[in-house]
Amino acid sequence: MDSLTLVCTVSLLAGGLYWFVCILGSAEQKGKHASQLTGGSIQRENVQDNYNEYWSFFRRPKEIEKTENVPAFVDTFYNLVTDIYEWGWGQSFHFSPAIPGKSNLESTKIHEQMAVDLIRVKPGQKILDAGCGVGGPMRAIAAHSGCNVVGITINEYQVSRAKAHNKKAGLDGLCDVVCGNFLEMPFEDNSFDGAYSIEATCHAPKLEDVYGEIFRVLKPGSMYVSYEWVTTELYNGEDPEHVEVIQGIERGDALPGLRSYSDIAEVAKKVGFEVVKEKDLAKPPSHPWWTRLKMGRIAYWRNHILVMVLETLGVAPKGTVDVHEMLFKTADYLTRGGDSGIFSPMHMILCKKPEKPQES
Ligand SMILES: C=C(CC[C@@H](C)[C@H]1CC[C@H]2C3=CC[C@H]4[C@H](C)[C@@H](O)CC[C@]4(C)[C@H]3CC[C@]12C)C(C)C
Ligand SMILES: C[S@@+](CC[C@H](N)C(=O)[O-])C[C@H]1O[C@@H](n2cnc3c(N)ncnc32)[C@H](O)[C@@H]1O
Repeated sequence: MDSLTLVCTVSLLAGGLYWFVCILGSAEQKGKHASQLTGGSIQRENVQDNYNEYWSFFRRPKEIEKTENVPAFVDTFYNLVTDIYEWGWGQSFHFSPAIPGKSNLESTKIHEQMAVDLIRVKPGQKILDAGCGVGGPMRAIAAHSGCNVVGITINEYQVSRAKAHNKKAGLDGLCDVVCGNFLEMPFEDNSFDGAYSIEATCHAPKLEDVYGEIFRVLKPGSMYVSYEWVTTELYNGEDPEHVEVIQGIERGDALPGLRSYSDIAEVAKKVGFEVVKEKDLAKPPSHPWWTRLKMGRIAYWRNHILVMVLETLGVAPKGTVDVHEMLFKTADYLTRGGDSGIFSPMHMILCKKPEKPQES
């Protein structure tokens, strides 16, 4: 056996073992949540059921148009993908511009730290992470700023993962996580010194609903920054290729409909924010955020074979292959969106809640 084959075999086995531990360790918690949603019993078939439920939303497009159905649709999506995201990407569920000479992990951290630097908060202050995932950004931001971070996610399973990671990192004193809907947050008015959201508000059916809630919970004079998923000025709704790419991104990422970059500041102003700065962080001189996706292709194939073997053996639940295939296709749409410049996952907007209420 040559050394390349040996390395491949060992990494395949190590990956498989990790997957095994990951699925076994998390299935109970995820099963509980899925059963709460469906009212059914805890079963190993949840992945297949959730996958079918996820796609059924697209067979009934009117259902996603109904604002009240979107959080359940997003929740179902994250029950499906959270383990695979962590396994194949890490604890931060977002993109960042590539930085020459820096690893993916370092570039990710720099992108996260920039968010908290922008909102000018001080150690000990309380800030909100709207749509926190399993808390990769929250931990980097708490460690960097010394702030107390409260994260909110719609997905119960992510809450348990985030709490476990916070404890393991020794950051549970600074980081807290709440399960809830960022369209109606369980927080007091004027109770946060700052807020950020990283690639999360794109899941909101109406941006004004989530921006309005963030505005409500912020103290007057404090700041909010968001990295938004948008179509850029290069997007042409008459071009079938563009439409295919954007629809592919929406379907593979549980989005009720991507917004144009030109809508973001308008919505922020509408809910009462002053817009301090707006910039697409994907534009040159930034290096492409999508090279990481392109470079991962060999790993995706390896993962695909692994997932197929594990599902056949009954180690991974039925439906895991379907979910992995969906992500595989999504990676291609995202890459095409990045390459063509019609899509950006990092349109940054920095806002301030005015010191005094604005007169109407
Ligand atoms: C902000 C959102 C998520 C952004 C990214 C974190 C994820 C988007 C697509 C995901 C992936 C695609 C391909 C997967 C691959 C086939 C698998 O083998 C390993 C995991 C992937 C690389 C996976 C990782 C996370 C993404 C890059 C959205 C949802 C708003
Ligand atoms: C792509 S992930 C990004 C997570 C995190 N910001 C990060 O970068 O790692 C999007 C997050 O938004 C959350 N989310 C989406 N819709 C939500 C809603 N209505 N209420 C609360 N959280 C929501 C998801 O549960 C998920 O945690």
